[in-house]
Amino acid sequence: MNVKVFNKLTRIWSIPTVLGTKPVPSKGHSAVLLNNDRILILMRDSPLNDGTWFLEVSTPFVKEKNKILGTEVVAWSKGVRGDGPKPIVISGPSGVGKGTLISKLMKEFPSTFGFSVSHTTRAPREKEVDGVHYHFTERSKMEKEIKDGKFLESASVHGNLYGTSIEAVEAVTDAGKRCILDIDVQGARSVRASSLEAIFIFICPPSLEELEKRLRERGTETEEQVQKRLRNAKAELDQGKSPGLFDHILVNDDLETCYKNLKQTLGLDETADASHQPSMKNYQIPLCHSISKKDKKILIHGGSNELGAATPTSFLLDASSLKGGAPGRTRGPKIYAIDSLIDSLNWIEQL
Ligand SMILES: Nc1ncnc2c1ncn2[C@@H]1O[C@H](COP(=O)(O)OP(=O)(O)OP(=O)(O)O)[C@@H](O)[C@H]1O
Ligand SMILES: Nc1nc2c(ncn2[C@@H]2O[C@H](COP(=O)(O)O)[C@@H](O)[C@H]2O)c(=O)[nH]1
Repeated sequence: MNVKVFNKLTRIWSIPTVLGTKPVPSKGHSAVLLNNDRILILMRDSPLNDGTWFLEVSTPFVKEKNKILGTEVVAWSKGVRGDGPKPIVISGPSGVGKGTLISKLMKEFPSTFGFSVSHTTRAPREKEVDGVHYHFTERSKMEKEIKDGKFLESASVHGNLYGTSIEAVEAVTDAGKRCILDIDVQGARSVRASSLEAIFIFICPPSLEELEKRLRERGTETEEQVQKRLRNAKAELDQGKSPGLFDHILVNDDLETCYKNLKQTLGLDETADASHQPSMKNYQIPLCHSISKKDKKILIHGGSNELGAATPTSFLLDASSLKGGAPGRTRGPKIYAIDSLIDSLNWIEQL
C-alpha cells in the first residue's frame, strides 16, 4: 500500500518516509480518521486480527521522527485487540545474571514468554547462535537501519552497538507471547520514552566484588573487556536508581531467591503457565461494508445478515482506549460482533 501526503496549504502531494511494517495488500480497504492524528485502516475480506491497522500521521512519535529525519513521516502500526500483557524490560550491569534469570523464565514458561532478539555489532561468543542469541551485524548496516527507523531503541554499550528492532518485538507479540527485552540502562530509558508500554525491572548485584567474580568466571570477555564492563557497571548502578525509570529493583544474590522474587513481581504463581488467556473470535472483515463513526466508536456495517446466521457481518469497533502505537503495535481496540440486522440498524440510529 503506497502512501502519499497532501499538503492543504501548498496543495502539493508528497511521498513521505514510511516507518513500521506495512499491511499486506488486500482486496481494498476502508479508512477512518481518529483523533486527528491517525487513520484507522480496515483491510477488506481479511481476518479482524490481521486486518486492523493504524497509519499514524501526526502522533508524538511521528512528529519526533519528522524532526529527526527532516522529511514528512508516517508510521504503520498494527491493531492488537484487547489489552495484551505488557512487555518486560530487564536491565542491569553486565554479569549480574539477567540472561540466567531470563533463561529460567523461558524454560519454565515456554508458551508465555518470548525473547526479543537484539542486534549487535559485537563478535559472537563461542556458543552463541546468530538469530537466537543476537542478530550479529555490521556497524554500517546497523547504523543505516537505525537511520531508517527500524529500531525501537539502540545504544553504544561497552564499545559496541546494540539495539532492539521493531521487528524483534513484533515477532514475539505476533506469536502471542509476552516479550522480554534484555537491554542496558540507556536502552531502558529510550523504551520508557517510546510508545511501548512495558514493565521495567533492574537487577542489582549483591556487591561489585561479586559482579567481578561472576564476569571473570563466565570467561567470555578479555581482561580489558572485563575492566571496561566493571567501570561501566558503577555508572549503570547509579542510573538504575534514577527516579521513575525502573518499576522494580531486584538483588540477584542467591539465584533461586531472585528468580522467585522475579516471578512474584510478574504475578506468576508457582505452577500456572500464564499463557492461558481467553481467546477472541477472529471474524472476517466483510468485503463489502460501509462505515459510520461517532466519537471513537465505529460501526462496520456489512449489509444484511440473516437472523441467527453463524457469522456476523457487522461489527462495532471501540477505539476509545488505544495504547501503544508506532513503532510497534496499537493495543486496545475492542471489537464486538453485531448479531442481527435489527441490532445493526439500532446502532446506525444511535450513531
Ligand atoms: N545469583 C547468582 N549467583 C552466582 N552466579 C550467578 C548468579 N546469577 C548468574 N550467575 C552467573 O554469573 C554469570 C553472568 O550471568 P549472565 O550471563 O546471566 O549475566 P548477564 O547480566 O546476562 O550479563 P550480560 O549483560 O553481559 O549479558 C554467569 O556465569 C551465571 O551463571
Ligand atoms: N540498549 C541495548 N542494550 C542491549 C541490547 N541487547 C543487549 N544489550 C545489553 O548489552 C550489554 C552487553 O551484552 P553482552 O551480550 O555483550 O554481554 C548487556 O547489558 C545487555 O543488557 C539491546 O538491544 N539494546
